Amino acid sequence: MLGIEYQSKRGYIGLEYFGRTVGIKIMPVGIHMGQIETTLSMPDREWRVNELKQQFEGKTIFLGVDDMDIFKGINLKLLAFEQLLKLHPKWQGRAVLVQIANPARGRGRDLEEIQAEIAESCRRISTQFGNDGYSPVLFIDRPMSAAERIAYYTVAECVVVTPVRDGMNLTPYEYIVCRHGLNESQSGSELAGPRKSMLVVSEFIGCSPSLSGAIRVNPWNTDATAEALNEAISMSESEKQLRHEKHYKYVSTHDVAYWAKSFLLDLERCCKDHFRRRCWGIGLGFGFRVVALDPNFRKLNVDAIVSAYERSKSRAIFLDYDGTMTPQTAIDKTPSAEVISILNTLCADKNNVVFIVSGRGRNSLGTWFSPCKKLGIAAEHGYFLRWNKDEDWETCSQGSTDFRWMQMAEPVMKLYTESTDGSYMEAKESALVWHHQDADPGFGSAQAKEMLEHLESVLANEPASVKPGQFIVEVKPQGVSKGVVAEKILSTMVEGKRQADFVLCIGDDRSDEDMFEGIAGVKAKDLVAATTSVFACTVGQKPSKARYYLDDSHDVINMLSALADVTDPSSPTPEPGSPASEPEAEDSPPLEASIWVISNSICHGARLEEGLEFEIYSVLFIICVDVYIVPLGFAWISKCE
Ligand SMILES: O=P(O)(O)OC[C@H]1O[C@H](O[C@H]2O[C@H](CO)[C@@H](O)[C@H](O)[C@H]2O)[C@H](O)[C@@H](O)[C@@H]1O
Repeated sequence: MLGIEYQSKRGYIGLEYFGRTVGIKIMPVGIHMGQIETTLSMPDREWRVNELKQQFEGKTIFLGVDDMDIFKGINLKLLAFEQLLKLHPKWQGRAVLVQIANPARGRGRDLEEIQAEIAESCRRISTQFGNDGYSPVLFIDRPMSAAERIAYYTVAECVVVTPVRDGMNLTPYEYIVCRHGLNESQSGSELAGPRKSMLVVSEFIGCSPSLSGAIRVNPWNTDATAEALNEAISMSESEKQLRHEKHYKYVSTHDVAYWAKSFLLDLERCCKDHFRRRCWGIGLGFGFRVVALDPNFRKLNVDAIVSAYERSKSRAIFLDYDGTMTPQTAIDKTPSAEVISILNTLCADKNNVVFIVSGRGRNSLGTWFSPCKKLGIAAEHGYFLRWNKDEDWETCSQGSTDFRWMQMAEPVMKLYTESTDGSYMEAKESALVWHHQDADPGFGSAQAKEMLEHLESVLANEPASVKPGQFIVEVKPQGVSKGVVAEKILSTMVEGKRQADFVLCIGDDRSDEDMFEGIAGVKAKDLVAATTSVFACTVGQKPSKARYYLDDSHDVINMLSALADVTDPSSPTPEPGSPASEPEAEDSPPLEASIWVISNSICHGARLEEGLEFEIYSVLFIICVDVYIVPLGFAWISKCE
């Protein structure tokens, strides 16, 4: 659905959008049964019905009730009726088309043209087929009361609705209810015997799919519509009755009250989790979004993580690369000297197992991190794994080894590459990636969404999974994910009798969410001790499975640098039994805000809570600075710890 991740819930589609669930469901809102029944019981309706019965005695009435506009296909209906009289002359002198046109709500040349066409068609049909006792077309373009309209519905054998574009269009529903009348006692008057109704409807109107007994037409095909008109009135009485009963059962039970109740129930179900989330306004101008975050989601406190780090004796550190260790916007993707130095310091501590866990290929990661001899690398989302530079690469045992899907995915990606300027394909050893960072932003992401769906359907039965990422769509073997590889590393640590009591995991994008999800379950799987400090941290404030966030890759490097500062490669292993963690980690309550800062480059957020009240403190002078920097934008205040 629009390339956004969705789940099929009970009867509706749930889209996850910036932390909120948006429910999507088709609700063909019906008619107000009570209102129609009230009009049905009006005395002037009954009086008008009798009058119409006399007026059209011996005639078969087709009825059209439409607004006078260019989309309602009134002239197409007239052309189809004209064709009916030509193709089936038996209806000449017997069939009448009554067309009620509600006065036009707009004006303009298009409307004038269509009105002229309608007038010309009415004149031509009347001249061709009419005589003293027979007017084949009755065109009514005066305002009409509900009671009179309902009287026309009551006497019509068939209602014809032929718009070329429309919304729901409730005319067929109204007609069905009116033909049914109020109750059995009434049927003796104008609708003697079993109730019947016939419908010829355009396939382009919203109510069409709900009327399985209607004859559906493409209104542009006037010959087919003429045949449908003939079929409708020539059908056996029992068939007309069956179709009517089926329609009436649906229309009378799915009225406006039914859909209102159904909507409220869905709304409640959809918003169930929203109440426990906090909403933040994040971003500027067109980039502004309301983001719903878990109340426990908070900024990673450097002092707290340093303290937990110092107290632990066996640490696992998982670091994503792009967007985490290096800014997403960096042109030169090579790790900086600072990053290499921090990693080397962390790796030098024999209590640490440090891994770069990235979607990138093993060759580039191996080359970039060649100065870090003790660094572990999980490349291509963990398809390849190397514990340090002296070890060989291992291949993920859970990943499928069947790569025939590549031959299926490649032509699809090529197709999109050809039609999307600035995009390109990357062939990795185990995966294929389509990049659109340098394409037109709108077109690129629209193409990515379309391609994702295309690939999903092409590869539905293949052992491959299609995932979106930062300006990429990636196809990789099933069973390979950063979560799987993180668990594998922790379980190898357990086997080596060095079960981790400190886990830090940082990443910024969709593939890193697998890692956060994976490490959320490691305590339950006994891969780490029950008291382990687990720090899952995402980069940027956004809905995430991580409990913590840091604003950007600079913050990440600063935090890792703080860990490196307290790392002493020669320090002895902490005494067994010393507390491994501070209560601050995963289970502790959120830290309270201490200061408010303005920043253009990091995150702009104003808290929206309790009836969307903005909690903005007196920092007006800072807002002025911000407005000065971004004169056309809104100034938002971000809440930091
Ligand atoms: O897991 P990560 O370390 O975050 O890496 C994921 C992908 O990184 C690379 O793509 C990224 O860099 C590209 C420029 O070099 C950029 O165009 C793209 O938008 C980024 O996502 C790599 O090329 C992919 O194969 C990785 O999956």
